[in-house]
Amino acid sequence: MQAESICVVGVGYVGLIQAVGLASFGLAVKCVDLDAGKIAKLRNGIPPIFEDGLEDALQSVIAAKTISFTTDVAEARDCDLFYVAVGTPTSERTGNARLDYLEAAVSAIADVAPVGAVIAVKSTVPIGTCAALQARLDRDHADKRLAIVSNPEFLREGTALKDFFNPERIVIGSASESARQRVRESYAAFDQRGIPMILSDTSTSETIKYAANAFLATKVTFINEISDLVETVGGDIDDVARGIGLDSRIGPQFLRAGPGYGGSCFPKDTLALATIGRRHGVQQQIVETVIRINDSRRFHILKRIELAMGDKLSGKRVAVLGLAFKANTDDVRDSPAVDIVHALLEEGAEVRAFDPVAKFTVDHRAYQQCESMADACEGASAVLIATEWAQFRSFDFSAVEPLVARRYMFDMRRIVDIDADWASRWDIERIGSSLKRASA
Ligand SMILES: NC(=O)c1ccc[n+]([C@@H]2O[C@H](COP(=O)([O-])OP(=O)(O)OC[C@H]3O[C@@H](n4cnc5c(N)ncnc54)[C@H](O)[C@@H]3O)[C@@H](O)[C@H]2O)c1
Ligand SMILES: O=c1ccn([C@@H]2O[C@H](COP(=O)(O)OP(=O)(O)O[C@H]3O[C@H](CO)[C@@H](O)[C@H](O)[C@H]3O)[C@@H](O)[C@H]2O)c(=O)[nH]1
Repeated sequence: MQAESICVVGVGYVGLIQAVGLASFGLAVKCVDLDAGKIAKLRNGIPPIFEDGLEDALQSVIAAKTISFTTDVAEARDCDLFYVAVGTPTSERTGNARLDYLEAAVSAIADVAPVGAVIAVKSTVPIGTCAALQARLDRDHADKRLAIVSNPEFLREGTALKDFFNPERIVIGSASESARQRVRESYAAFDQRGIPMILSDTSTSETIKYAANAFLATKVTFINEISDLVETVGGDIDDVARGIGLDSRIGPQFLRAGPGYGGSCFPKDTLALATIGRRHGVQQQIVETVIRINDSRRFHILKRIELAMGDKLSGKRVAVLGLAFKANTDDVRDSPAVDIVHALLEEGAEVRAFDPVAKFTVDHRAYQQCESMADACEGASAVLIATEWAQFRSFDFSAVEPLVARRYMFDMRRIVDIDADWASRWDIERIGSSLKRASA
């Protein structure tokens, strides 16, 4: 057995970054995924996801022969450390995170893993999951003495590689000291740089992950509520955010007002935390309120658009710029932009959308994803900016003035330059500001 051989099971957004990152430290990494299409692409050096710098990083670890790809976990039987990064999506029935992919992956690993192997869970899982997995392994594979470790992931999509190489902390939870040390050893490059390592039990580690996401979601929701207040009482939400964020006890991050948080993590993880709290009879009232406020935010935005467009969206053409849940990713999971597209279609609007990277299809005759901003703006009575892509920030909208039916824009991300020359000819609505009418 090669002691340094590591396997990553599930190479989506988290697993692939973990695998490429560890391989770039010179560790031998085997990647396993059930999706044969994904594995075929990866073998050819093509990342199945859009992530800054990933293609180059992937190709260099392939060239260095420190990474390999397979659909068969049995090919990893010589590995002594398995990272599991399969999905844990929301259960429609309970609101909690689904564990069927994780349980299947851990069973498959346990069947092939050598004696004494360590299985580190990177997936975000309800508190108590790792302890339950350990109990199951102790019962079903007692002779193998396998150890479960909770090693939550904190990367953000769009900056995932950068986050991997510059973690602010690494959390390693386990009942087994030697298992914790095996995981820590794989992060030796970070240990040497003095990155804080939090060594704990599995419940603490699992709770850290949920508490971190819930806290950040709360921060975003807080600034969004203050932004609603500013819209009514006057003022500038960006200056308010700056004014509070300069207080080091508050900090400047996650204070950008917008259409509400989305993505594959915050909505799912806040809901799971609230469900876990209720299940244990310890209601997480702050988180529950945050979820409720965030859910209703999409309606609040739609109402403002309706009001500005004369209360009727039916038959009107709307350009939606941005589909991804945030800039620099192709991920549309729980994207506010996608929810707004659905809501507009339900109201009878015709939607022409554009995103530089993300693809979103909906089988509706009134929806079309366009190849350019100009194409999306053709005949539009409203231009909505739903994702903060840099190219929308710098775009000179005078180029689409001859194309649109009305020069009305709703900037949900507060990125356009309202002092630009073209902006003086548009009615511009922004989150956190009252309507700015065209001066001409
Ligand atoms: N996406 C993020 O930014 C992020 C960040 C931190 C934590 N997380 C958590 O990490 C986990 C993974 O998230 P993701 O976004 O990478 O998911 P993903 O859907 O992009 O990737 C999951 C991968 O696992 C594969 N898979 C499923 N079952 C498998 C099995 N039995 N064997 C092998 N492969 C299998 C799927 O084919 C898929 O490629 C989730 O729990 C999520 O909450 C995600
Ligand atoms: O000031 C802000 C910051 C974020 N958001 C929104 O909040 C959501 C989440 O953004 P972000 O955290 O940047 O994206 P994710 O890639 O989902 O990353 C979060 O979720 C991951 C999965 O758990 C964690 O690993 C990361 O630490 C955590 O930041 C998105 O809809 C953003 O548009 C705002 O509206 N305003």
